[in-house]
Amino acid sequence: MNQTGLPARRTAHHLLMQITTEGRLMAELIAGGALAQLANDDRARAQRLATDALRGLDRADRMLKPYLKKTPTDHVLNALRLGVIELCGGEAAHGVVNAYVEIVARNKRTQSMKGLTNAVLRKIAAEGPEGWHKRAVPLTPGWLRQPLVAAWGRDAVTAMEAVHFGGAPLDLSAKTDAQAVADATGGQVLASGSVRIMNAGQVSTLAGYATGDWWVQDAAAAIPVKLLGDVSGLKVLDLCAAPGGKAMQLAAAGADVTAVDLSSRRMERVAENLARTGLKARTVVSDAFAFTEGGFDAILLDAPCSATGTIRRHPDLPYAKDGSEFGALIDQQESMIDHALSLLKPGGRLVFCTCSLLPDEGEVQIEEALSRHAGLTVEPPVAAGIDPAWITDEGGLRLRPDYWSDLGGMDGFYMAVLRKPA
Ligand SMILES: C[S@@+](CC[C@H](N)C(=O)[O-])C[C@H]1O[C@@H](n2cnc3c(N)ncnc32)[C@H](O)[C@@H]1O
Repeated sequence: MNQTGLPARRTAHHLLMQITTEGRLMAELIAGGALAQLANDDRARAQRLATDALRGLDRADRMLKPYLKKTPTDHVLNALRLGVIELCGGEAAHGVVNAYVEIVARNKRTQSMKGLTNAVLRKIAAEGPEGWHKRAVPLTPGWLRQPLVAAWGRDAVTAMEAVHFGGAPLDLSAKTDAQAVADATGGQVLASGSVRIMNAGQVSTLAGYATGDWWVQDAAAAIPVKLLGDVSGLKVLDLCAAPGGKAMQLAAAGADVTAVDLSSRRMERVAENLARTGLKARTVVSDAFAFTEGGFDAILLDAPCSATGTIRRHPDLPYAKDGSEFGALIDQQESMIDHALSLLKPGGRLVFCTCSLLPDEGEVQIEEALSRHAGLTVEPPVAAGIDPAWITDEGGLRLRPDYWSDLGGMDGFYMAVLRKPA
């Protein structure tokens, strides 16, 4: 690791700039090589810094406000935000202040702001972690907070924000024996059967990774497949399959799985995951709408969505997005439900799910599908660990980040089992 910390800090700053001003997602930036030039330790540090800054961004801005007469340019503001995160996280003031002053000074357009950066960060250092801890939990940006409050109420959104701020533990799905995986990894088996590890560290060093005894999958994300019950011997289509968490669950449960995904790059991940776990599925790179083979006993449609249920692990999302793409996703989900139903055999079941907190991508999709398709019914959601209070009026299952909050929460998800008339 570089002793000055400057390469990691500059990279964290660059990530923050691209996320907050260009609408890029962290995962996409990292996949595109944003961390590639760094040493291993610096990579982890840069990613951690940017992630912590995004989780605490609203609180960092509130700490900065009394020291700024007007909002500085994004380059300076993001340097100050990172400085606040580090100083309030207990890093030594001298190194932090110097590094962010340097980042501001290196840019021709902001070099005149280095004095202000220095002065503000010194004041933040004097206020210290006490000032940070006494401030309220960071609020979700307004464009998303507003529809969430409309859907779930202010108290629920406040509870979700507390869980978002806390980040996410690591959840695993076991290929066969969840208790054995928990014993080997120091995790605990949740009521739903997933294994949860607090403070897991590097995934690939956990026991059972190389032997493919488990795969990473949030506890909420593992429930849609469980709603299908015993799938052994059934012909099951996973219509949006990559990176393959649900396809592996289906294969491990003995289904004859066809996994379809539009993205060849993401489908490579499915192939790698299947190879590591020794599970089998037919993989097809195709647009779901161009896949027209029918006669499936069951179909899993984990449709592309806003991903607003995954903010615990992806705090960049509310800053990279503004909701403008969501209408197109909602229309696509509706068409995908209709297409999936056409590929089911009579009497077959479709599990529709999205990792979204927006009812338009969940409850409303099912209500509308029922009104479009005569004879279509919703099957009651049955699986271990489900609280009856999570079942919705139309018969689906609504999962929220603030459920199991004492254990670290869960992804926000919606799911429903539809049965096609026989
Ligand atoms: C929510 S992710 C699926 C996660 C996956 N089911 C799992 O459990 O690992 C949605 C997937 O839909 C794929 N996708 C997006 N548009 C698609 C389309 N028109 N046809 C097929 N797949 C599509 C994306 O490439 C992405 O991998």
